[in-house]
Amino acid sequence: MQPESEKNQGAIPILSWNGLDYDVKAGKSVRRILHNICGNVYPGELVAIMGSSGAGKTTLLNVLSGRVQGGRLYGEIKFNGAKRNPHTFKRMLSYVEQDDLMFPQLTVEETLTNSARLRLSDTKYTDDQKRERVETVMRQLRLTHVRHSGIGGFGGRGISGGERKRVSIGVELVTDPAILVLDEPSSGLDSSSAEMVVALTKEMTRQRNLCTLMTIHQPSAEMVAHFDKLILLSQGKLIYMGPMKQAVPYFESIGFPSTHSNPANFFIDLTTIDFSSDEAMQRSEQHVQNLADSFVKFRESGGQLPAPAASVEKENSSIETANSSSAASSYSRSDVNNDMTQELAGLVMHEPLPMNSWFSEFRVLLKRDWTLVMRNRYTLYGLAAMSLSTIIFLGFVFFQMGHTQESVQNRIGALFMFSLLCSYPLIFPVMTMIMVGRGVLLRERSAGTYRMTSYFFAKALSFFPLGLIPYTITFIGVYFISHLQYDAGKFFIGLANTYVLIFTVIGFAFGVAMIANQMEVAFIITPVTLSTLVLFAGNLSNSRSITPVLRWIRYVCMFYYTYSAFIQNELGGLKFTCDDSSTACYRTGEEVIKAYGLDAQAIWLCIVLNIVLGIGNYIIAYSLTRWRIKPRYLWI
Ligand SMILES: Nc1ncnc2c1ncn2[C@@H]1O[C@H](COP(=O)(O)OP(=O)(O)OP(=O)(O)O)[C@@H](O)[C@H]1O
Repeated sequence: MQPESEKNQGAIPILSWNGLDYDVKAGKSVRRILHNICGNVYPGELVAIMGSSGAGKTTLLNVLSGRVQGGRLYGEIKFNGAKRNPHTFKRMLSYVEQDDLMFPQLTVEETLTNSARLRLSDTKYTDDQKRERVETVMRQLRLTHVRHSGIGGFGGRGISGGERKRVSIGVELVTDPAILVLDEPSSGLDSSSAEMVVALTKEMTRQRNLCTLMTIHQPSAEMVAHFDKLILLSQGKLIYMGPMKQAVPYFESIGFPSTHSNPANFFIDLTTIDFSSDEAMQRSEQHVQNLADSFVKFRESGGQLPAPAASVEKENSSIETANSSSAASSYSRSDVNNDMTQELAGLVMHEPLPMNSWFSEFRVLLKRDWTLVMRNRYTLYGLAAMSLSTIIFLGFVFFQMGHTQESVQNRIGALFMFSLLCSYPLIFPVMTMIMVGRGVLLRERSAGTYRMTSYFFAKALSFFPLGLIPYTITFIGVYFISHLQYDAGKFFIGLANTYVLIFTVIGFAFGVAMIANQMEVAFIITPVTLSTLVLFAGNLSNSRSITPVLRWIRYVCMFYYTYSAFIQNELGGLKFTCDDSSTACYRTGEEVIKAYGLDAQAIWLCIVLNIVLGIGNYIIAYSLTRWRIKPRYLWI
């Protein structure tokens, strides 16, 4: 059997690593998760990272992908024989996470098209070429029959788990990665879907001369047959790294003949720690240490195995006994392909694609976000119902207000309620939509898919119609049914005031969505903060009589500015009748405005200050987004 070192002679590994140690804090002490791990992988190879639960597979995968967070990392990792550049490397590597992070409302085709539009350079690919790439990926991943189906999830029915996993892979493969990384792609899938995912990944690896690394828990013999290389870990130690077909002969050569028909079961049994008692644990830890030491010796001796032909034969026969003649044939097929791949290895040097322009990213993101908003049917129905019920209840409770003393109270109540109704029903759906999409945002940011500013502007802008359309209808309805002052100037000032509040409210929702870790927390913070602000709006408390220590809050209170502008706009210039029985009587609107302490700023100033407050909300929200969604990965 040809040792690995000879087989790859002359080729540059696409990724190589040496002396990797990774430590994390465990209470007051430090725990080593990876111990002196070395290895390399070549283009065209499908590599399995195996080991029992807690062996360190995901940690190694994350370390190699430049996606490990926290702790301390030592050693050296090279990409194409040179030190990695974090900015280009993350765009050369595609990472398929264990959870399929995609928007459930989009279809398969839309999901892949968005990925292609965002990640393929406009300077190298025309729109038609991007569409062609999506078609090819859908064909290769057997997804054409579900192209118009929704991804689903979050309680909504969509495509199957296996199809969803293939879409996740497709999202990465519409680009030109040099390395494809998959974390447990078979988890949650039945055996035939899992095998299909591995087989298709192998096909893509070969066709594109990619290097694919995947963690896999306990693959079937059929799946094992697809892998070119095995990295076997136990307790963070390297037990074996080399061609899959040499693994069983290697263990045989060090005194551990396989007793299983499926090599994967053999590898796991051999390296699993027995936690049944302290003694058993110590024994198995020692066993793992011996295996790790044996592999170090094996590598140091040049990685030669005694009887290659016999070993291969034996291995093929062990796979055949796993009731899988097809597996055996793919094993030998993989040998042939592997030889071809080794010839190609080192010849292909993938280059990172240049990023698209800000406007190109913004356009794609805005279209995607707008589609997401429009597909949130229940939010749209909810806002339509809110609009209708506000028109009916507000309009008819304060029906055709005249100029009596009662109409003073009614005007104050109607405008106060309208201000509140412009915020609460809008904030919650906006906040939820942002928070639900945070997983996708993190995935796309980790891959350097777009700039944060293009994401932020597109996302915020996509919510404006959600507020502007229903509240314009509501304002018009209430205006005419309640008979606010019929004056074109006052009508448009009222509408503008409504729009400014919506603008500020969306910024507020964005900020809370980024402050809160969990949806539950956001749903506590929001009503508490809003209700506190409402106290300073100038209706429930008189602006002039608030404790001086807290009085400043009204200057950062969006309701105060909105309400003050509404009241001044509506009551300014109005005259009221006083009947003889009235003890207190407002004769003009100006008297009411003064009595409520809402004359401190002119209408135009209230609107301007509310815009400034809104801009402040967006600046805070943007900074929080940058800070919260900034992947903090360790880098060597
Ligand atoms: N940041 C961390 N802090 C503390 N412990 C960690 C950290 N990262 C990993 N570990 C520990 O390191 C060990 C390896 O974890 P890892 O997730 O890599 O295992 P795995 O082989 O992928 O396991 P599984 O198959 O169960 O997902 C586990 O015991 C895990 O608890």
